[in-house]
Amino acid sequence: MAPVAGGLSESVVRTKDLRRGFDGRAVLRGVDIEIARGEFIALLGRSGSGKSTLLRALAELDYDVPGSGELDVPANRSVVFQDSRLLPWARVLDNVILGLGGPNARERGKIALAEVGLAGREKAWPKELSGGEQQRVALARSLVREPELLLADEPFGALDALTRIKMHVLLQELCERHRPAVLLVTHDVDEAVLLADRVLVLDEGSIALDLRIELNRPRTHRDPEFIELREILLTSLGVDREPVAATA
Ligand SMILES: Nc1ncnc2c1ncn2[C@@H]1O[C@H](COP(=O)(O)OP(=O)(O)OP(=O)(O)O)[C@@H](O)[C@H]1O
Repeated sequence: MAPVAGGLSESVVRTKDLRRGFDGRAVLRGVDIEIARGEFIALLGRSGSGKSTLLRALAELDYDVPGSGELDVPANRSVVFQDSRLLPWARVLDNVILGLGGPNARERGKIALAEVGLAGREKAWPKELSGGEQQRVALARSLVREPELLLADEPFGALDALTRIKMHVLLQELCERHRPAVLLVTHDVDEAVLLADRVLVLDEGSIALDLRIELNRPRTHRDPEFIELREILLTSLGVDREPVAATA
């Protein structure tokens, strides 16, 4: 975390000893994280490790979940989920600008749609769009608000492999332009190494690994350093893979 003039911190997210549980069962058992302004964090962890629980805590969507700890998040944040959560009865542009005030809302919404490659689709209904296009609308709806923090819970999890690759490129472009801090929950180790400045692994209710990814961009899966980082993360996730035995 880089200090700025006056000794203030540049962190936009800070948690200390964050705890959450359901029905007396602890899920988050003391999570300490800091996310710097504009930093891209990927959050990995086994299924059921509490990734979504942590994301929902940062989104302050978990008012009904018992817990404790310190939580400091910006009010100006937005959330993208695995499904686009568009309102089916509202046209695409109206979905993007829903709740957005100001005289230029429609203009800003159109610009956001153009940024995600959907210029000209303003009047379409959500059901007329593919799954990938609907997620583009969800990204436009988030970024038109210029959030300080973008929380994304497996946003590409339901997309086919090719669409997912395109969305990775798009998300990187959008983040370079808008510079939100990002917390991306994903199951996909390659997605994490491809996109993130730092990868966190959640295990047993706390951050078990905090791995900085210092590869130059654009990143490629074929880079030996990429492969090395992937292996470190897979090991941390408990994926033990036997080396492929030589057959000759
Ligand atoms: N509303 C809830 N009520 C009761 N238990 C819950 C609730 N939400 C989550 N849990 C439990 O908390 C644990 C963590 O769930 P969470 O969805 O955060 O994990 P996750 O790491 O995001 O999982 P996945 O990768 O499978 O999506 C799980 O055991 C889950 O069953």
